[in-house]
Amino acid sequence: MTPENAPPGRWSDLDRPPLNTAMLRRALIRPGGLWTSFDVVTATGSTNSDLVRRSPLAEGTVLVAEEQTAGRGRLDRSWTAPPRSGIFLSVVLRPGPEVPVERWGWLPLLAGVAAATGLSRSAGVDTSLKWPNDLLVKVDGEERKAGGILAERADDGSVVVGIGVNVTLRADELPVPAAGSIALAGAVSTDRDPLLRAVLRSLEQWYGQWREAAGDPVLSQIQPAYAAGCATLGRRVRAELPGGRSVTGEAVALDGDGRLVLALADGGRESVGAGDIVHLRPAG
Ligand SMILES: Nc1ncnc2c1ncn2[C@@H]1O[C@H](COP(=O)(O)OP(=O)(O)OP(=O)(O)O)[C@@H](O)[C@H]1O
Ligand SMILES: O=C(O)CCCC[C@@H]1SC[C@@H]2NC(=O)N[C@@H]21
Repeated sequence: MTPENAPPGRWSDLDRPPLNTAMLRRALIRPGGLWTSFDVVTATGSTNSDLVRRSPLAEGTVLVAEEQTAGRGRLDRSWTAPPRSGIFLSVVLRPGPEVPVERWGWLPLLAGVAAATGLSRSAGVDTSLKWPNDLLVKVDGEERKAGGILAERADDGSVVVGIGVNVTLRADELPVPAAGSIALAGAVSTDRDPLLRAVLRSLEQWYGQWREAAGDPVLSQIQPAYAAGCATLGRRVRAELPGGRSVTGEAVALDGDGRLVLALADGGRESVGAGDIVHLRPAG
C-alpha cells in the first residue's frame, strides 16, 4: 500500500518498513558474542510464550515479531503490539552457576536499564524507568509508558526476557491513554533497525558486565544505573499488594535484591518486591 492509496489516518507500508533481518543478524551475531540466533516472524501470539514453549533453547536465542496478537505484560495483562509499530522481542538468558540464583531477580531490571540506554543512545529520547518494569518517555511534558519488560522462567531453568517498545505509534493509535511512543517523544529517528540493534547491543553489554561480576548489582553498576534512571525514586507511591493490602510511602532506594524501599509515615521502612506488586500508583 502506498501513501497515495492508504486510507486516511492509517499508516502505510512505506511509513513502516519491515525489519531488515539479514542486516540485523549480521550485525548482532558475532564470534564470542551473546547472541547465537536471530529470527524475525511477521506475526505471533507472544514472543515470550514462543520461547518458553520451545525450551530448552540455546542461550542468546533472539525472537522478534513484527506484530503480536496476544502480547503479555506482567500478571498476564495484555500488551498491544500492532504490525511494525515497535520493537517486540524475547531472548533466552541462562546466567549459569557463576551467578547465584537469588540474584537472577535483577534480570528484568537489567533489561530495563539496557533498553533505556539503547533507546536514549539511538533515538535521542530521554527514557526513564518506572519500577519495576515500565519504560517511560515524556510526551508534551507528561510521563507516558512506551515500553515494558517481562521476564519468565522456562522449564529448563533459563530466563526468557521480553522487551516491548512502542516506536512509531501515533497519538490516535495508543492502546491506553497512559501510553506513549518513541515517535511521540520526539525521537531523532524512528527507524526500527538501528533501535533494535542498539537495544540488543546494550543488553549484551550490561548482561556481560553483570555476569562477570557474579550478578553483584553494585560491582556490575546495574543498581546505580537503575537508580539513576528510575522515575519512581523520590516520589510518594502506593504499592498495591495481593489480597487487597497496600503500602504507602516515599520510594527512597532499591535494596540489594532490587526491591523498592518505602519510607513510611511512622518512620519505618518496608521493601516491596516486583513479584508482590499488583499496581504501583502515585500517592497524593
Ligand atoms: N503498547 C502498549 N503501550 C503502553 N501500555 C500498554 C501497551 N499495551 C498494554 N499496555 C498497558 O500496560 C499494562 C501492562 O503493564 P503492567 O502489568 O506493568 O501494568 P502497569 O499498568 O504498567 O502497572 P502499574 O499499575 O503498576 O502502573 C496493561 O494493563 C495496559 O494497560
Ligand atoms: O508492561 C509490561 O507489563 C511488560 C510488557 C512486555 C511486552 C513484551 S513484547 C515482547 C514480549 N512478548 C510478550 O508477550 N511480552 C513481551
